[in-house]
Amino acid sequence: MAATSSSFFAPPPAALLRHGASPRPTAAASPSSSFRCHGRLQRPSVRVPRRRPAIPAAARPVRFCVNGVYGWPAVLRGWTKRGSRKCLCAAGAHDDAVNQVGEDADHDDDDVRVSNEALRATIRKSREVLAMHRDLLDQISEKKKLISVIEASSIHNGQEPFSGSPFSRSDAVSEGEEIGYDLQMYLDRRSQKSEIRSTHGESISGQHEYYGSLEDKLSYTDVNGSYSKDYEKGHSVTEEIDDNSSSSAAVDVMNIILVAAECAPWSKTGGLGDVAGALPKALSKRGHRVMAIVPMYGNYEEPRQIGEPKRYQVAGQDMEVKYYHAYIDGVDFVFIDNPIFHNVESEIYGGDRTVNFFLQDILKRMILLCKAAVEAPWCVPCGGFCYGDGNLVFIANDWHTALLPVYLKAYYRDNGFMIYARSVLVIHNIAHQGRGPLDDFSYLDLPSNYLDLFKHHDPFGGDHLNIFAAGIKAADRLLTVSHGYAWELKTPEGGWGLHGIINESDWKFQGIVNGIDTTDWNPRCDVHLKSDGYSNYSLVTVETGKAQCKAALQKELGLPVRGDVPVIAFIGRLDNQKGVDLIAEAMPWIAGQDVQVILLGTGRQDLEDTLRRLESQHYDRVRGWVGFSVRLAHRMTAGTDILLMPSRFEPCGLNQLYAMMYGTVPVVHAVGGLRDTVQHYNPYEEAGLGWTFENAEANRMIDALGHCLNTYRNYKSSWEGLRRRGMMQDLSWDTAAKRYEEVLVAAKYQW
Ligand SMILES: Nc1ncnc2c1ncn2[C@@H]1O[C@H](COP(=O)(O)OP(=O)(O)O[C@H]2O[C@H](CO)[C@@H](O)[C@H](O)[C@H]2O)[C@@H](O)[C@H]1O
Repeated sequence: MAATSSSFFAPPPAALLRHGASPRPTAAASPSSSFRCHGRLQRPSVRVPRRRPAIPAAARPVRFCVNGVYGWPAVLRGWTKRGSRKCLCAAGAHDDAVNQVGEDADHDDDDVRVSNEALRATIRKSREVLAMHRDLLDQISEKKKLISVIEASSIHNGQEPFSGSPFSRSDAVSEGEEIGYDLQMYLDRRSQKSEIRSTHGESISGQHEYYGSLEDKLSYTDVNGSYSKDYEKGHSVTEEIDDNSSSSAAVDVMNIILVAAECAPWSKTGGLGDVAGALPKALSKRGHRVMAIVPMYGNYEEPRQIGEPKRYQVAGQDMEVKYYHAYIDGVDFVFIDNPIFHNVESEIYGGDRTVNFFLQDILKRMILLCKAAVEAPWCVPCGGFCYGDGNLVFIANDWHTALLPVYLKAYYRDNGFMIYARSVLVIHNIAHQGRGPLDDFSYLDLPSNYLDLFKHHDPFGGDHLNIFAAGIKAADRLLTVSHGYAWELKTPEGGWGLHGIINESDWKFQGIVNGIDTTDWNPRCDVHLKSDGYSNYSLVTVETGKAQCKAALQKELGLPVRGDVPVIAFIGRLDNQKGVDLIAEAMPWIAGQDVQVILLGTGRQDLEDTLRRLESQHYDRVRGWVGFSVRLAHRMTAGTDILLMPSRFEPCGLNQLYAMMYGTVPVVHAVGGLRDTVQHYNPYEEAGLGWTFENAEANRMIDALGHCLNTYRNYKSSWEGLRRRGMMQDLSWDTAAKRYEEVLVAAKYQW
């Protein structure tokens, strides 16, 4: 496949400013997301909660709701202020009263007294009616849950909801047993009111171990007086929402299931693992019930088996899946266990590509993952009962899980099931698409009319089967991990053959810049900086803290321990994307500077050899560490001064975000998410976060790095400013999670 690169953007003006300052591209030239919400029809049975204009708390009368329609008690018309006890007359009576002012004050007083009593009686009555409504809705909600459980149980006992369904079969559990199991858990759950946990996981009261469900979260919120909702019906019973609340979760709490092929800290080959580990926690913090599903590649300590084993057909083979579960930081982490996943942790996306690439290895794994995931809401009773399909949105990631939106549609929605469940597909890297021969379609267990969804033709592969293409078409919403990359994906250079389909999907497509896990990646508490001479540090202690980490890193890697020498880092997969070959090309120049260089990566054999060669050629100043070491990645991020990212394309990039969080200054190719997140340094205004270069070429990189080194050596206060600005940014997932939530809500109300 051809590399995408430099050609996205026009070259910078010839004259670089002092320290390499170059103006940012104009807004017109900048890539932009062009998300449009095309006035899709709203789900008929669900009422979109609307925020009413702010009314001072003291002036808010109680409103009631019947069948989703709000109303004010008639007697309250003319009511202006709850505490003032005046203006209680009906409109006509009020006019009369005005005419008689001064004539009969005593009479007025009597009227007010009578009206006050009438009002109090009405309020009492309204409260009783309200309580009855809430009781009734509780009962309805409970009945619906029971029905869901019974339906799920019958599905999983082989009573397939439609003929020809490739659903799983429950493993040797009788219908009665399974219903009894789930029901019992659910009823136990209902009676154990003492085990409510807040959305942040802390125990509110009681001694039981498992966490609260969506319903409990709501009850908890209700106890605190903010609002009460009937989620099953999708409309409010009472509503006293804080008008200043920034959380749309307050009005649109969802069941969210994120599915990915890797998830840190259990499995990670790159940035997807980081995202799958962190985004669910951020969504949970916003009040949603969140599950993250990932294969079980090894024997993990925390998860325990949950629910019953299920069997799925994969390419004609009957495979048993056991579900494992761990509740951590407010998230249900669910692991799919089958021997097919064991011992491939180091090559999650690998397989025998020579015989039949797809069938032999990775395709089988991903079919199984997606089949097991799409049924998880029915057969994984987290905390006592299953997620079900109420307010359910799946988030699939990259081609590996792009089958999920297709299975959701083909197995369920086409047959009238899970019709309100939605799927969002996130593109982390379009360069990998799940391409194979058209014949492999037979292994996907899909109706023949679905073949067209997978058929794709492009100059790279001719006619072929393309799993990413099918997922993009089937998903309700499409996301990618930065605005820049969203723009690039629509170009022939950046879309890697799928730009046509992405352009067609433009109405549902949007970019959201990744956040970072600020617990894991935080110099103040980073666990990898607590030993071997390293040190935690903050914005206040960055000077001394970083100096200490730099010395510890130089010592650990056997480099001369020198505080004055700038240390340059590269961390990444060794492939064409990351541009490590450009560093190799520039090495004669780099090695001629008084610098140290540390390269960490694993991947293509020839590039691993390059790292070893660079180290042996420049042993006094270069280290090439071949392998995957999370600890070293953290220590390098803390102990180096400059991070080099000459990526040819970079959908978002996390290392530059980590670097800025640790006061390490990034020098990056201005592409995709790097362009979005690293603002070029402007010495005249002392603004910006690092250096960018416009073409993925060694010379351009040398120019930018030269300006960066010059600033490091000769403009100390500018350097400190760069560091400080980087560290002061809010790079957490909080903002991104809010954006995700908006997309999920849009998907939910899209019909
Ligand atoms: N040898 C090694 N040892 C230890 N750690 C290593 C390592 N090599 C890489 N890493 C770590 O892996 C992660 C890589 O993050 P990137 O954003 O560069 O991811 P990647 O290109 O894999 O992901 C894709 O998905 C992510 C997430 O959306 C996008 O940011 C990105 O642009 C896109 O290409 C970082 O946490 C990094 O520290």
